[in-house]
Amino acid sequence: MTSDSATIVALATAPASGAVGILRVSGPAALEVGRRLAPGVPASPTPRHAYLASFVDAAGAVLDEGLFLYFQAPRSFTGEDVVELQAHGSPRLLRLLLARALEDERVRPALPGEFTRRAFLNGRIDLTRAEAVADLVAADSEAAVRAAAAGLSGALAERIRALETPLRELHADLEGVLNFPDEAEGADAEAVPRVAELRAVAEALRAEVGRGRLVRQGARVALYGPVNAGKSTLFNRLVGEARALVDAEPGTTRDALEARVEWEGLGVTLYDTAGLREAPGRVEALGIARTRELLAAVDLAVLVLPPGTSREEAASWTREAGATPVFVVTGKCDVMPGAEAEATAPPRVSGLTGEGVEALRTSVLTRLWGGGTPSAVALVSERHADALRRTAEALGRAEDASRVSTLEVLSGEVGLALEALGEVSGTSVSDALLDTLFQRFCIGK
Ligand SMILES: Nc1nc2c(c(=O)[nH]1)N(C=O)[C@@H](CNc1ccc(C(=O)N[C@@H](CCC(=O)O)C(=O)O)cc1)CN2
Repeated sequence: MTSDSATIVALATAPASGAVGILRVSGPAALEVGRRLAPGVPASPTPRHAYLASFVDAAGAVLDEGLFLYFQAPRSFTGEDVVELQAHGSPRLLRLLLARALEDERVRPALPGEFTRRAFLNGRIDLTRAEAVADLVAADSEAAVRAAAAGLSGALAERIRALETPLRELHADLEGVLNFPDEAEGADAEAVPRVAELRAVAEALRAEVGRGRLVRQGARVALYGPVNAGKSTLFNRLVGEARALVDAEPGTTRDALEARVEWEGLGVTLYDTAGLREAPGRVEALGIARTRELLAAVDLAVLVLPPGTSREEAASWTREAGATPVFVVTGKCDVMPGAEAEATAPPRVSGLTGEGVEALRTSVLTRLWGGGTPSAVALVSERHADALRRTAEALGRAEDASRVSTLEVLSGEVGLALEALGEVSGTSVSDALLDTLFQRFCIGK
């Protein structure tokens, strides 16, 4: 779907009772439609002025008294004429207002994300900022809010531009040399350092993808280990509330319990798993399979061992996590005070007394984030990661070509890199990609 001349309308607020509900209209007919609902507003309202107005039905009966806002094209969110009716937050009232707006044949309901899509298509915001709008609405941790806000203010756009502009210049230079080979003196040699430098910039951006995913989706951390090592007490302590069923009998935790916490602003989903071994019953056997699956999927596995576990046993438990990184702690250190105090032994924690729990939290964060407080990262989505991978790969091939191959090949690869990067900024996107992207927006965004 490309931009059309229809005027679109949708509720900008959630379809639930609230203090205020907003009906938003965008397109050429916005002002006329808005004034039919609020006839008291002057024919040429002052842009961005909040008029207190009566909203009326077709017979002129008053439905509500609210605020009327007019943004004149192109100085609006969408770049089109926009009118907002800010009414009292009654879902039924808002549906009446929506239905009235739709009586005009130039008006149709907005598709999911269509306001933001129009903002993009009208050049008000680039694609990274449009995506940041959806990220902000979906953000469920402080770090995710901050990362989306950074994207919204153009942080990623700026970094992409810093790569895209010199890449475009290089491409233009190479094409110029190809078209006028007489002036090609030394062009190959000159291209080598430029390609290498741009490749390094692309790789550096790519390196942030992992952190971006952590911020956006939150980290997943599982506690595992032998039965009765104090996992559930530790889980409860970490979660800060009595969630897991804690019992003196081994094997109480039959399946993974999960809880969402926020550490230093980073969203973390914690899992408390069933013991992997020594489980006699069938329920436990099922739990074991699920535990293995879970361990393969998480970002970090915390292996909780009882005091006195041998080195060999610890190593064999570590192997259970497969490729997932493991952080080993000695649980229930309250049971055997002073035991295993040697420097090589895993850090001691006790869910019961809280000893070592803060240190564990810090270590886990360091393992996940690699030091420093989780902060706003520019790069967030898998889509960005994939486009940047293709950018870096094309530049890698360009770098090889700049040494051994022809200028045509080199320029072709630089062109491919540029195209892949354009999928992030939005300078080269298909309608199909836009459809996919804006489908994850809600209606009215
Ligand atoms: N009531 C209300 N609140 C809202 C929005 C909205 O549309 N309505 N927003 C919507 O999602 C966000 C605010 N975003 C906005 C972004 C740009 C413009 C705007 O008018 N931009 C023009 C003018 C810029 C200027 O003059 O400084 C432009 O970009 O040209 C408005 C809102 C969040 N809060």
